[in-house]
Amino acid sequence: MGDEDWDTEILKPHIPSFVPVFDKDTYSSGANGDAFNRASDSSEISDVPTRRDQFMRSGFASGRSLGNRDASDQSSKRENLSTMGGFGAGKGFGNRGFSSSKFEEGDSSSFWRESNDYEDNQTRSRGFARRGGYQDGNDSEASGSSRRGGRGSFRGCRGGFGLTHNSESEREDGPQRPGGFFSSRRTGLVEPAGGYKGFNEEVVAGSGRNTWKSEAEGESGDFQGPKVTYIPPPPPENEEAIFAHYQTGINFDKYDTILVEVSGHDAPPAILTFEEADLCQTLNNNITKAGYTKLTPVQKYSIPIILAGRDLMACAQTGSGKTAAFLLPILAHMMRDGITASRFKDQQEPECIIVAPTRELINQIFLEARKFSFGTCIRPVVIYGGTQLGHSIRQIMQGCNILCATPGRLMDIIGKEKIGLRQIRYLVLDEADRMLDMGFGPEMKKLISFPGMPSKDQRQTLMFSATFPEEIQRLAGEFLKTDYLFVAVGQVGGACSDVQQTVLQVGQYSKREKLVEILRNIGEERTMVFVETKKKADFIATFLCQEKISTTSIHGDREQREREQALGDFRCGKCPVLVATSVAARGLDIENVQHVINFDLPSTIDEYVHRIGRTGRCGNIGKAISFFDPEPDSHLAQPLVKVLSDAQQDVPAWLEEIAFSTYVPGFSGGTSRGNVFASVDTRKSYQGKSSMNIVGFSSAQAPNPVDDESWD
Ligand SMILES: Nc1ncnc2c1ncn2[C@@H]1O[C@H](COP(=O)(O)OP(=O)(O)OP(=O)(O)O)[C@@H](O)[C@H]1O
Repeated sequence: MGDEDWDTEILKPHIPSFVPVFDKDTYSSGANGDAFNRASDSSEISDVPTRRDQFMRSGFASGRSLGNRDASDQSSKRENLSTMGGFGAGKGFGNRGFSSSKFEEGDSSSFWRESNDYEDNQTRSRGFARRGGYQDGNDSEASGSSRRGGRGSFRGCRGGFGLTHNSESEREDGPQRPGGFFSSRRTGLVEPAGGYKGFNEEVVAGSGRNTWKSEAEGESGDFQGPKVTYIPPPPPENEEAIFAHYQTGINFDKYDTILVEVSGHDAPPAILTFEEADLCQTLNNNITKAGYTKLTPVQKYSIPIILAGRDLMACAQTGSGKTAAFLLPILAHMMRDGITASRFKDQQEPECIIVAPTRELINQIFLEARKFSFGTCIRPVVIYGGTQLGHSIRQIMQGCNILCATPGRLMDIIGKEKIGLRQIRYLVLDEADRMLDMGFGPEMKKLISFPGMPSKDQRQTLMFSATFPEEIQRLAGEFLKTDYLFVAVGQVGGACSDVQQTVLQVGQYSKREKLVEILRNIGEERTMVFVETKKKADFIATFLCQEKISTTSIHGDREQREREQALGDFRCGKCPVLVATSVAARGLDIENVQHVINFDLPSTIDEYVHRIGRTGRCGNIGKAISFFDPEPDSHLAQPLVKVLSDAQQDVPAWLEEIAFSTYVPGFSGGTSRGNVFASVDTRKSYQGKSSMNIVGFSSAQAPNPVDDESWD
């Protein structure tokens, strides 16, 4: 972001949040670097929202020094990396470290405050309701509707699914909203100076922002929030950029040995090659240009199922090609049906809607759709929150066959009658468990019951994810035809076996020291660091910059433009470290992410699986290190042991001990994960295994489903 942009930002009174901007100049050597290199003082850190300009000048250390590291230093660090599994439990690092720095003092208090504040509690409260403070406010509803606690009472007005997902603090596609409302929700807690946007972002939902009017209101000015003016840059037009891809890894062929289970009635046989799919020539050309020569297991099974017109719920490990698994057959159908080029119209009627929970993910799906539809007259369009509504509308009006959208923006556009639903033939929910949970479920229900939307018998509904908790599978039934097929590649909800997982016991106050130690060993390799709150993401990013580690951050409080810039800087390697909240946990496919560090563990094991899945993609090898703090994380010990052992990873003895001591009746160490996550198509549990068609086999085989029994 340039200086002028900053001026604009600073002048905008409606942006109360502290948003660190790790701008080009910040990291380049030269005069700017000096300006940004001044030591920060703790007051600046805690008072950032009102002193943003000062803050910008304070702690964002120049990447210059990183660049200055000598090569031998770097290579020795890389060597050390191989011993990373041997990092101790952090005990040797004692207390808070870095105590000589004023920044540290600010940090400590900030951490303390944060661990007790609203956002932290609500994110942690998802399902386990461990931390005190805010939890009371949720108890009533939490007990009523779901194991996922948190935030309930406030959401009562939303009906339907009741409670809201923990990381609604990271919910997407809402308008950018002003701060200041609802601070009374922070029961008895002192709000940090100036507040910050994300806190209010969620609470506004209770005032109706989750209706499909919300963004429209934001745009029209009826809503008290700022007008969103950001127009994302157009996607690249040249063929080379459209088909740019990274190489599959050495373990790509190992996918063939993964067991696949298909359940449901009359599943079509899997295919073994792209040729067997019998796609049209243009699609085949695009597949070749994309560098795909071999199908992944989820593609082998899903493509024929979708081509056969069946509804599908597919669960396959992260990074194993789920996107193409639904895009290719949908495009093939559209080509077969002779979709005509869409014309400029005030209201478009797309044939396909794809929804995903985050803006960056839906944009990525759009780029994939654009790649595979290259040279056809099928026009994919992407719309998502945080961008100018008028821009979304203009994109749609130019023609739209496949609409890729985040839920809030989608409902806004439908509410404005820019999209008609009558022609919808395909509805795809990517990260479907997230799309159906308490955060997005209500919007999805509104979508399927919106006037004009074809009933489930009239459309094909496809759901994909790496995790599918049982209760979400049950909710999904409302969206799917009763004879939908369920494809499970490997263990449903299991971690990608190409990720080497290490869990270290690290207490809260040792985490930063440990993080720096690890990052210094990693050197320049691309690393995502996950933290639990937006505020902490900023804080850790700032801290790392001060430690001369080129870092950027992504979370729901950052302007969309900043988020995209951050992702861009991370993708191209300019900032090899990306500090993120769970907003970046799902779906993002970034080349060469070699490490994921869970600075804070998420509140659920599913989220853990998605987070570590940002590395080890498409047969490449990745590493994940997680800091386990027994105080807040003990509820994760049991499922973590299960995930580690299922993925043939070393399970530390201390973790087993904690798991044992926090034993939860009902959790089985066997194939069933109890309430942790489903290992099977839940219809089996309810209908009885004997009434399902279940086909278990290795994906290397091309099976004929054994139609021995029916499940209905
Ligand atoms: N058959 C294939 N051959 C080569 N590369 C592939 C193939 N299928 C997918 N890929 C590539 O693998 C990467 C991961 O695919 P994708 O993002 O669809 O994974 P995913 O299963 O949706 O992951 P997540 O669960 O994290 O969302 C992408 O870069 C994609 O282009």
